[in-house]
Amino acid sequence: MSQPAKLALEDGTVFTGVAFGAIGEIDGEVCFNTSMTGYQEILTDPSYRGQIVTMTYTEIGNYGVNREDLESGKPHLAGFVVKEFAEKPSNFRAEESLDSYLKKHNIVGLAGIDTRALVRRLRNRGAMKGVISSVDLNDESLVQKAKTSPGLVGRDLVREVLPTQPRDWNEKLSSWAKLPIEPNPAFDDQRFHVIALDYGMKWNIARHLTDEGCKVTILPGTSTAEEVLARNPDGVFLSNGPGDPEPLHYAQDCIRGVLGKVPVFGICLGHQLLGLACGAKTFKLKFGHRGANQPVQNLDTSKIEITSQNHGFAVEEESLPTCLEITHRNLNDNTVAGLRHKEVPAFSVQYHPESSAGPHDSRYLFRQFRELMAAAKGVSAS
Ligand SMILES: NC(=O)CC[C@H](N)C(=O)O
Repeated sequence: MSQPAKLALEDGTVFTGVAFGAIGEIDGEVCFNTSMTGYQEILTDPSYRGQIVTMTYTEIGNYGVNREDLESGKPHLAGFVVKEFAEKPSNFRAEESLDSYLKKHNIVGLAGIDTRALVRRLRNRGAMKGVISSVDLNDESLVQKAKTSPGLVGRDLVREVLPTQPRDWNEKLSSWAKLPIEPNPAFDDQRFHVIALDYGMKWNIARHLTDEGCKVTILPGTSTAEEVLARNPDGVFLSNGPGDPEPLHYAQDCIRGVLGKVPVFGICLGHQLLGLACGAKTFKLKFGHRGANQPVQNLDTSKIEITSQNHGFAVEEESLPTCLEITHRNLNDNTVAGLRHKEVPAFSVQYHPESSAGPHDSRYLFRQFRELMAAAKGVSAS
């Protein structure tokens, strides 16, 4: 028997559908993702902490859930909204249904609403705060809850997802997937020791770094520059992560402390933090970039990359200090999609070269990091 559930937005709009996943109530920032597949990677990407994610693709859950496609130990988003969810998965990799996975992890879902109408509203008015509930079905009360919910801006959500202990990472792309994957001539030499500052890192990033011949040590994103440098790294990686980058002063201080001492590479939140650490500002995009089909231009080569993205904030071009230059642009709205430091070895991208899910066009950036570390160390990269 399907149970009714509702989504209320802070502008007073209410959508009525059916509950799936856990029964309950949750608030968050309502956003949308245009990927046609990859819902497991989206659910378990810690960057979605505090968000209610709507999938624009119409049928979700059809290939079920498996252990390989997880990007962290559990789902982190607040709630999940779909048009139609497949109750019975049909795929040889499926280990359980999406519904049972969400129930197990207490993630509230809503299905059967007009997701096109919701997405149009978010595109026109911008990302909004909202509440999904299958326990309170009173429109007025839900809209009130949406209005008074905390939202994302100014909050430190990284502390809710980061690891508390350092750990070593050894898994490569090739040792992870049972399916044949695109050949990537991996290095086995562990020539470079990378400290990955984890603000809510997706696992596929660590696999890519390992494939590039890096010995990867993951440290909590709250680590200080002294703690990082005491481990004698050849490079420091800044991970993706949830929420507003601006209040994360501890991370910006740490980055300032390692810049110029070792090469630095940042992805998504890591890119925003590198910008902030160098004196740039960040701002909230109207409705964000989330999907596996975002075009980016590499300004060095003029080549277009189709990229995987998930961000609601961006580095403000007008605020860039002279020490930073733009290397990539998002072609949908011309926002900054990549940065390079002009004086010290450091670069970053606003998108996800590890894809997962998504196209592999930007994988070369991991090799670029290896080359930067080789040059700084005075050894060969090949
Ligand atoms: N994927 C990420 O690292 C997201 C970065 C940041 N939380 C944003 O929304 O812009």
